[in-house]
Amino acid sequence: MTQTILETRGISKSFGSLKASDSVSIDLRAGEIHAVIGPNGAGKSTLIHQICGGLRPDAGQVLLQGQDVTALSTAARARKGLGRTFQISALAMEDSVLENVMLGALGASGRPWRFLAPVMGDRALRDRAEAALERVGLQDNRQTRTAALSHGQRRQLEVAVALTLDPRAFVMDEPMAGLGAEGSKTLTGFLDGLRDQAPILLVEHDMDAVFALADRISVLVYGRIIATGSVDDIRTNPEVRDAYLGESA
Ligand SMILES: Nc1ncnc2c1ncn2[C@@H]1O[C@H](COP(=O)(O)OP(=O)(O)OP(=O)(O)O)[C@@H](O)[C@H]1O
Repeated sequence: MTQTILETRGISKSFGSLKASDSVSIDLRAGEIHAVIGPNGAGKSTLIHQICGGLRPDAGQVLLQGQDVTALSTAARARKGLGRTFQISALAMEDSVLENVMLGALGASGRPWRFLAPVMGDRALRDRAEAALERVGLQDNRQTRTAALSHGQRRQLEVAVALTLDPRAFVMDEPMAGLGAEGSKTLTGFLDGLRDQAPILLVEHDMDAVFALADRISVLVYGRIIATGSVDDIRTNPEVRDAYLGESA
């Protein structure tokens, strides 16, 4: 049986009278990309925040490799192997590519730090950072100022930062946002190969990317999952077509 790496069990979250998550159960299995799609305001970000620790569910649990992490902070979940990339980049734009990954590796080590300079001389951290950069194909850009990277390369750099924590699962919030057609295609190819490293829970509006990448898709509407299935299941599901995809799928 395929191993479940990340799971929510009946998580619910209300804002006043609005049920942004309504008993959401979703699982991410080893080796897969599981996409979450849905119209604006369906509750995708709310779901991601509860999985990553930014929001506490009113009810239900989040499990990482079978362990209940619902009460843990974002940082504690990250140390347990939840690799997150953000809709809005958290990179230090004036620092070099390598410096960004080194800081990530330092965070992973759990050691306190005050100044970047001594950190850059730490051989073990540097090796870890270099390996992550190589894994995402940015080794030739290590000295580049992060602001000079393309949007797509920044996404790859975020993944490199996440890799320093040796993630068991990735959670990605709209990685294609802001990329042109060419950039989306390149990043799609990159994410395709990344699922072997760790499975990916992917929130994404770009349907070309979703249909190209997803092993399974869950459709969220008004805080509820109305369907989970393969690309073909979802494309041909009449309820999904009515609620979200329209006739273009
Ligand atoms: N902190 C909050 N306080 C009050 N309402 C909120 C809060 N966060 C989200 N909501 C509401 O919850 C619902 C779900 O929002 P959410 O951002 O999770 O949807 P989404 O599917 O991520 O949307 P989008 O695709 O536009 O990013 C929306 O109606 C939103 O207005």
